[in-house]
Amino acid sequence: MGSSTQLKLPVIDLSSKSLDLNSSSWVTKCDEVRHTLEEHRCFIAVYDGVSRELRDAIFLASQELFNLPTEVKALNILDTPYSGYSGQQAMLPLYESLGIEDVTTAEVAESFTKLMWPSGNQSFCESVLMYSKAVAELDQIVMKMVAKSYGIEEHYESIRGSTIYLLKPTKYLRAQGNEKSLGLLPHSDKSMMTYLHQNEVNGLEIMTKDGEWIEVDYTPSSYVVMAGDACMAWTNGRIEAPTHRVMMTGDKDRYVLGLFVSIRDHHIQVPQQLVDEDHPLLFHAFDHYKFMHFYHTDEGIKSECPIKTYCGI
Ligand SMILES: O=C(O)CCC(=O)C(=O)O
Ligand SMILES: [Fe+2]
Repeated sequence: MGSSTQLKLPVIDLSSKSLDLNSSSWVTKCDEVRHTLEEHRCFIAVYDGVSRELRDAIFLASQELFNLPTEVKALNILDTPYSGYSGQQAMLPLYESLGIEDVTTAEVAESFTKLMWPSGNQSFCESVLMYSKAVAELDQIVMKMVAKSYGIEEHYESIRGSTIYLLKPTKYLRAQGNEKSLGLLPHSDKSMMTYLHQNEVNGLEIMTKDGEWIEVDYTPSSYVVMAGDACMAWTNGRIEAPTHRVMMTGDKDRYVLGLFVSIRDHHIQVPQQLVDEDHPLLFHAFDHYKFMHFYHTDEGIKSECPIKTYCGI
């Protein structure tokens, strides 16, 4: 199972000029998003909701954040597993991340900023809030398109109000030497959806259904859209979450902004439209946060497919 540079992820243009809800091509585009997710479990979205200035500002903010002393970054403690501060682990020496949960809420962005910079950092706070809101809009576009294609718009509307966005700025130190070095272990995300954006440094690898690793290369105006385990349960197994990892090469540090989507205070249930004779119900309704906590237990960590173990039928 070697890496393959031949394979590429599909690219879908979701920039404003290509999205006209009233045009006849809208339905075709919705189907394209859904079928691409079913087939590839992820894709690269071209999206113009984040300006060049905002992009520069958020990566600058990210660098400032990681330049803070470790003891300051470690103050970021979250109840959600794998979300607070992670760094300097013997197994993953290149990896460091901090999670900001419910980041599209101004008070949250402000209190996180205050925790990191007690004397204030207005530009950090504004960049984080603006960036997260802009990518949350991309999520709502993608989810609406998936829901439209499945004919489950009302069902999506019922969970949309319970959507929580977690922004996870992540840094990978450059690899030492010419060998590929592990940045992040293979895993699937526990989210509903994940949206990744990177500085110019590649490193993400996604496994295809055939077990090949794709080295993902994407431009500054694009985002990796990837399904998480919760999406697999919500869609009754139609859209699966891909295994992915990070391998570092080259002489530059890598900065990534991951926006992870989860559903709070609302049980995720398979829409009845996605259950029929050919597609028997595969998952019980479940609480997304309880599932994320389950993943953190011995049983969850050992499970080959935690979402099936947790709420599979
Ligand atoms: O660094 C990346 O591109 C992916 C990060 C990732 O998979 C994660 O944080 O779950
Ligand atoms: Fe991931």
